[in-house]
Amino acid sequence: MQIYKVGGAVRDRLLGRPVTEVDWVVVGASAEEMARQGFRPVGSDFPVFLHPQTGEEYALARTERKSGRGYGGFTFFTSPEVTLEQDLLRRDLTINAMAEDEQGQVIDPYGGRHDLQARLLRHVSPAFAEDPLRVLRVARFAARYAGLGFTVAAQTCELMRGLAESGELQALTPERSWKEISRALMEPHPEVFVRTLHECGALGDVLPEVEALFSAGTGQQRLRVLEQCARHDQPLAVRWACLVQDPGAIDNERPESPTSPHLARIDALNQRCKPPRDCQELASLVGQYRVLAQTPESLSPAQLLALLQRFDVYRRPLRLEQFLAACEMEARAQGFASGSHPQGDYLRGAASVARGVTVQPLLAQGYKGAELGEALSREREKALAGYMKAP
Ligand SMILES: Nc1ccn([C@@H]2O[C@H](COP(=O)(O)OP(=O)(O)OP(=O)(O)O)[C@@H](O)[C@H]2O)c(=O)n1
Ligand SMILES: [Mg+2]
Repeated sequence: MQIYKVGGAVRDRLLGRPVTEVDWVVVGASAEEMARQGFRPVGSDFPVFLHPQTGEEYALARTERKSGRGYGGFTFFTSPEVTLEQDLLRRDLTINAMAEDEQGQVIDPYGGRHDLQARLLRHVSPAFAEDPLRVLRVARFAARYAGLGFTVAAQTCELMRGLAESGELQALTPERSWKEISRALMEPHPEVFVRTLHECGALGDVLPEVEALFSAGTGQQRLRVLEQCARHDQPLAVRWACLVQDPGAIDNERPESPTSPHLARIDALNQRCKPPRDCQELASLVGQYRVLAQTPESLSPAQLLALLQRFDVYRRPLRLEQFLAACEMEARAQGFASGSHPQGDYLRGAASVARGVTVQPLLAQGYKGAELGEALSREREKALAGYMKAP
């Protein structure tokens, strides 16, 4: 059997980027032989094994044939006769379809090195269409390497458009899509992920509520917000919360109304993509309170307290910080370049005043149960009233 390094490790070494994870392909071996050598199979019908010591993935050289719609519709054909070239041919991009042998010799039958030089994300063959997730992968690689000057080849974009038009993308599960979306949002150019999907006609399948913004004329604004998020190293929850907003749709009269179409959109995106809870919550909070948080001085002490309670600033201080970060990214994308965010500082100050009110003196006065809660709220409100009056 021969073993080659493949995929990202070869690509990133040639790009001079750090290699974090190595994938291997094994030619000329059977599953039985792998087991005899101590490799552990990852699943019964998936020709991938884990190395007994390193835990790295070793896949038998294979060709894939699609047997149906969606991710379940795969059959793998592996045999000791499948060649390295056949295996590389069914991979997604030419820059991912290179192998390296034990001597460090690069095997590059489909022009991967040329495309690395030309900064092109180009599909290897029509077999690209066998896995619709690759549409998202290409956009993610575009987001990762945009800073190096990479773009999607025109024919690849057409192939992605065709896949979208065929309806294949709708068969992707939320779990697989979210994995790509979340990784793409954390790349150096998350806006390129969204723009690439939009330009290739696939955004309507992946994030239809975001695609709709492009028809409404506010799509570019979303791209600018994502750009700011990356520039300021924001965490995933902030990036997701910013992606799903639509300031154009906010009902300025009743921004916090839970029935607003703006919040319905955000809910729809949360349900479609099923991100982790903190992402979902932050997206909703930003949708609900961003407008209110622009003028916190106009709130009464009771309203200010209600806002802080809603954020649970006592137990979840990070959530208010992430909310304020999202508001700041939004402001920056609109051209307000202020490094300090006065409303943010005001709310932070209010949160620390509310947190400063402790329960011990009330316990000492004999308050218990519901009465204790009410007394605590009164004290906090009083403290906030003092804070608001302070010069
Ligand atoms: N849907 C997919 C997933 C993976 N691959 C192939 O399998 C390799 C390894 O996949 P993966 O580790 O997911 O991607 P990498 O290219 O290694 O990139 P990353 O740096 O994100 O790990 C890819 O390079 C590509 O050749 C593919 O063709 N189609
Ligand atoms: Mg990899």
